[in-house]
Amino acid sequence: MFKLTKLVISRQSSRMFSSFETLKVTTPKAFVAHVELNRPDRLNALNYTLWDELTKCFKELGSSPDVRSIVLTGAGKHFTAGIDLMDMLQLGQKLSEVTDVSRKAKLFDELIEHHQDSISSLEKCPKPVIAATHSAVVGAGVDMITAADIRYCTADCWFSVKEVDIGMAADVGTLQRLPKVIGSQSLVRELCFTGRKFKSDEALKWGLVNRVFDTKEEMVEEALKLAENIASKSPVAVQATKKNLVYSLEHTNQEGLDHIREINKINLQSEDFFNAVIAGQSKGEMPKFSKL
Ligand SMILES: CCC/C=C/C=C/C(=O)SCCNC(=O)CCNC(=O)[C@H](O)C(C)(C)COP(=O)(O)OP(=O)(O)OC[C@H]1O[C@@H](n2cnc3c(N)ncnc32)[C@H](O)[C@@H]1OP(=O)(O)O
Repeated sequence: MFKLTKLVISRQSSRMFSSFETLKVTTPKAFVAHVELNRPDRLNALNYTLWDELTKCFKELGSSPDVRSIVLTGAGKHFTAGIDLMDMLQLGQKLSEVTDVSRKAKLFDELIEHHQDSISSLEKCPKPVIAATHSAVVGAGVDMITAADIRYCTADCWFSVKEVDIGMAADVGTLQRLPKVIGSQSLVRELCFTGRKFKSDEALKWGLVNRVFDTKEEMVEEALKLAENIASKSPVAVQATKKNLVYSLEHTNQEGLDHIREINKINLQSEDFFNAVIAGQSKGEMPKFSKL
């Protein structure tokens, strides 16, 4: 009873999140945040502000005790048309004012790192991120969803690793993460060398997404249900699970085992472990876990 009262009070008094120009952040369910790419008139193309706000947003949600899982969608006709090509043209103009190659390279280095950090903020966020995409997922959109934990899409969704068609190698995560998501180097290389469009049925077959829905409404509803389910679990357990899964992608099995041992020698002393074991044993209700 005490815990329930505490939960209600803290939900009522929970602070609002920052407001963003290119993202809409809401909390449709307890401990669940919904982040919407919100430049529908530009097909959610990633301009400098959106790259920047994505980092800030996932950092903020990552540290908020009021958020335990996040659903990411796009407003309007498409999930995203990739990098904002108008932004790129403006950048070209700015660069033409700098003549020296090393100074130009420094500007590019900073820009690429800024954009890489933006995409990586989804992976670095300790809370699970569910990307739910519809219609076009182009270029940077593929980079973005491969940094998410779980991917759903609509039947009308299509994807393209489009960078090659604008004369560049993808540089914000697809080349690193897509092979780990879909497993086949041959397939990844085909997609990245050609930029060919592939549809939801192929994405499902290859494991890029694990569920396909007839409508966006149905997909968002199911993504929110999944997020709510995750949010009902111990945040200590869920966040440690994500941390170790991400770590284990780039380490040997032994290193991964060492890593989770270090985490769990602390977390197994947490009240969450004790409360969940007691509830499981007594076949009672799942405990309400306190904020983390
Ligand atoms: C350091 C760099 C790191 C990151 C690199 C990332 C690279 C990439 O993302 S590569 C991919 C870049 N994107 C594209 O090449 C996609 C271009 N767009 C399209 O192919 C189509 O627009 C699309 C298939 C996505 C949608 O087609 P649809 O028929 O539904 O819409 P359109 O009539 O084509 O477009 C409507 C208006 O939106 C503008 N627009 C489309 N894409 C972009 C974009 N990426 N950036 C800026 N603006 C975009 C388009 O020009 C139309 O504008 P308007 O004519 O003013 O209505």
